[in-house]
Amino acid sequence: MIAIEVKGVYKKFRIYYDKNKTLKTHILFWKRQRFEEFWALKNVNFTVDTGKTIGLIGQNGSGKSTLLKLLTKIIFPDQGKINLYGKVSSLLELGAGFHPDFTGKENIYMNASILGLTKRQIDNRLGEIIQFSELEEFIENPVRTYSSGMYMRLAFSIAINVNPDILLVDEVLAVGDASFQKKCLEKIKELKRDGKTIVFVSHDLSIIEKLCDEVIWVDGGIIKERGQCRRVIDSYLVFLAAKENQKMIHKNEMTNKKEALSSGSENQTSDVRKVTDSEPSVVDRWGNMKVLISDVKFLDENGQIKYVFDTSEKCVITFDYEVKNRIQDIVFGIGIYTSDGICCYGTNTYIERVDLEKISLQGKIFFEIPVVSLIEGTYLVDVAAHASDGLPYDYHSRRYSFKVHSEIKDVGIFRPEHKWRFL
Ligand SMILES: Nc1ncnc2c1ncn2[C@@H]1O[C@H](COP(=O)(O)OP(=O)(O)OP(=O)(O)O)[C@@H](O)[C@H]1O
Repeated sequence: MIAIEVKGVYKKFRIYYDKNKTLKTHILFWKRQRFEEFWALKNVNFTVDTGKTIGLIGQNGSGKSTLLKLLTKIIFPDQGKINLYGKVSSLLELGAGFHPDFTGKENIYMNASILGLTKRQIDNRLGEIIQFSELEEFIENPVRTYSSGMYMRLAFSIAINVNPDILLVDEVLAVGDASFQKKCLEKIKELKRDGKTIVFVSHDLSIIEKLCDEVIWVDGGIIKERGQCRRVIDSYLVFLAAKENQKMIHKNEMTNKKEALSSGSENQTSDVRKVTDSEPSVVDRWGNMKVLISDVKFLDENGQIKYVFDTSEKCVITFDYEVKNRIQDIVFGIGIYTSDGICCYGTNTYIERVDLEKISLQGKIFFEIPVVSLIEGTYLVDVAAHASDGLPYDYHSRRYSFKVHSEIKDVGIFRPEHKWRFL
């Protein structure tokens, strides 16, 4: 049996310009109010079977809340139809209908009657609603005296205790303290076990996976994918990683471009960044430029540029070098740091006794890490050329970054290869 039917739904919003017009211009040119129409949802079609829990995922602004508001009938589609079969309760805009001067108890009666309960039904459930909200002591106080968490708890308690057939939940678990969140989640699971139909919006993909039978991924107002949780969440994560990768490619390209420009000007202005014993280092790049480093990139196992890696993937840091003045004493080094500056790893060709005697005056260096083995996070990288006594030729300090994603949310800095064994 179908509980929710969404057929060819389109929703547009108007984005107004000139909102800060003066009263005079507003009166004179009121007809010329400028706005742009924007389709928040475009031809959305899906059904949800009775008793199923569906998760809605997608990036900020993709249209999830709009879809949920349409289902709740807070707003209406510009085209298309939405049919809901059963009593609906929604956990979005929690407490929107509360009157600040009414007590918690009065608001329970008011809110629950809006949600379709008779006075007698509310009488019967009052104790349960108050108990669930944990607001026994405060229930006779006006809700304007409540903290936002208390307000939310009362609203959640009412919405969840009206015995809906269809429950619409929008990121509500993000508010409230951890123990209340857990309790809400348990209650939602209980409703699920009771055969209620639930649509659940959240950015917390692990909750979505635990709670939902299926996932709908919304992107740019359309349904990008629907299906089994793991599969859709995986495609969504791959999509996010690719997007992030693009952003990082752009960012790193900009750094490299700046680099090329400044190295160029360096030559013309004869060692403006030259570091002498008495001169302090310059921001994030310093050295006497007798060896130049440029075009620092991160590559995947296929040699493709990549800046977002899975912790189990191969990562290659590569850069070009150019030796000026035929210097012999050259050391190349790499340092990897967490975003808050903790050194995860640092090495160089001198301490590793890498023979550089036969390297050409110009070339490319590849620093290959077969398995990233770092925990999830953003990492900053130092790349340097210096003499064996440490005299810097070209030191690039934390100029480059890459990200690591990991399914496992372990803590620390790096993940040593390991196994759990039980006897
Ligand atoms: N009342 C409105 N007027 C104008 N634009 C709106 C309105 N409501 C939503 N939008 C726009 O519609 C798009 C979809 O918004 P929506 O709130 O549905 O996204 P979302 O997927 O729920 O995002 P988030 O994860 O950030 O909550 C956004 O670009 C948003 O700015």
